[in-house]
Amino acid sequence: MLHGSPIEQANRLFAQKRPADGLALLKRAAKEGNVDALMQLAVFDFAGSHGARDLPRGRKWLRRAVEIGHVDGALMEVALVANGSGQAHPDWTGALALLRTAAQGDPVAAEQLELVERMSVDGQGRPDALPKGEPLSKTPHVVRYRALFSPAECAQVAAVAGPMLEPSAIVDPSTGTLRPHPVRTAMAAVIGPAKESLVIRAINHRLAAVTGTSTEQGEPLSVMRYDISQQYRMHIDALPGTANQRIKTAIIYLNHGYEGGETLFEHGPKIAGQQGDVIVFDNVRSDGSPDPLSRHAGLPIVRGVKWIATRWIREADYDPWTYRPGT
Ligand SMILES: O=C(O)CCC(=O)C(=O)O
Ligand SMILES: [Fe+2]
Repeated sequence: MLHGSPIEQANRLFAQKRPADGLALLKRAAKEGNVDALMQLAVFDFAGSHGARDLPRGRKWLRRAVEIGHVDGALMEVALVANGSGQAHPDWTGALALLRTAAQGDPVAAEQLELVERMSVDGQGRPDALPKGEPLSKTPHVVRYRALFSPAECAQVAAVAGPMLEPSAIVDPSTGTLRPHPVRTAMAAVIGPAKESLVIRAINHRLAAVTGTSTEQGEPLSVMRYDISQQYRMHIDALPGTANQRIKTAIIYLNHGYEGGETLFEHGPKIAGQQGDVIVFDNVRSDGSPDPLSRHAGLPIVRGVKWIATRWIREADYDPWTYRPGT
């Protein structure tokens, strides 16, 4: 006897190690227009669960879910059209048209649209103009851009990440499992490609512009929330033994008003960011090797809460769908 929703029935089959039966059940439900089954199949294809990752096929499931009226699916589709996941190229204009449609019935979409319409961007969502950076230090090379983001943009980043925050963790290379991050005691969330709303996309473009890199070089935007006494101990952002090194870091200060929590460079400045400020620094020397001079920390919070968003930028294009923390 089968009971429960198609999702529940399929989950039981997956738990019984019968993935083919689970997928077949979801596909039958999807054919009958079950929107949850359509979304589940889309997410499996995007994540590569129960089979190889298949972005174009995921997009087809998602399209049907959106046609039937799935509100969160519509926002996901906007993100994927904008960043080009499962299609030939990123398509800002097409994504904007979808967002306008979604905004008619969904206040979340309407808020995103309003924020994007206030931005000064070109037909690809890239900034029309850039402010001048203020050098804070030469070695290590640290530059500040004051108020690069508006309070509303900062609030949007925190709002997207908020529900996804989890205690910081890294993948233990010896076991492949997640364990607590040894140097970072904060809550963290990654805004992956399926959550890269037009607001986030435009923010990522702006960070690419100020760092002189292409948007494709960035890891997904990573948001951190530090509560009292939480910190990020002295570290370098460059990774040991990676082929595609983190050459630069951009940090957005999403709020201010807390005590402590400055960003301290061991051999450089101590920065108390104001909301919307960005700092950009290099993590490698001119020969591409990790630069010990780039060592820095997020000092412990003494009072209040600190929110930042970090974009670690690679030497070459980085596939956001393959992101795993700490790798
Ligand atoms: O919290 C800070 O100020 C520093 C954050 C940091 O080091 C990083 O995100 O890589
Ligand atoms: Fe760092």
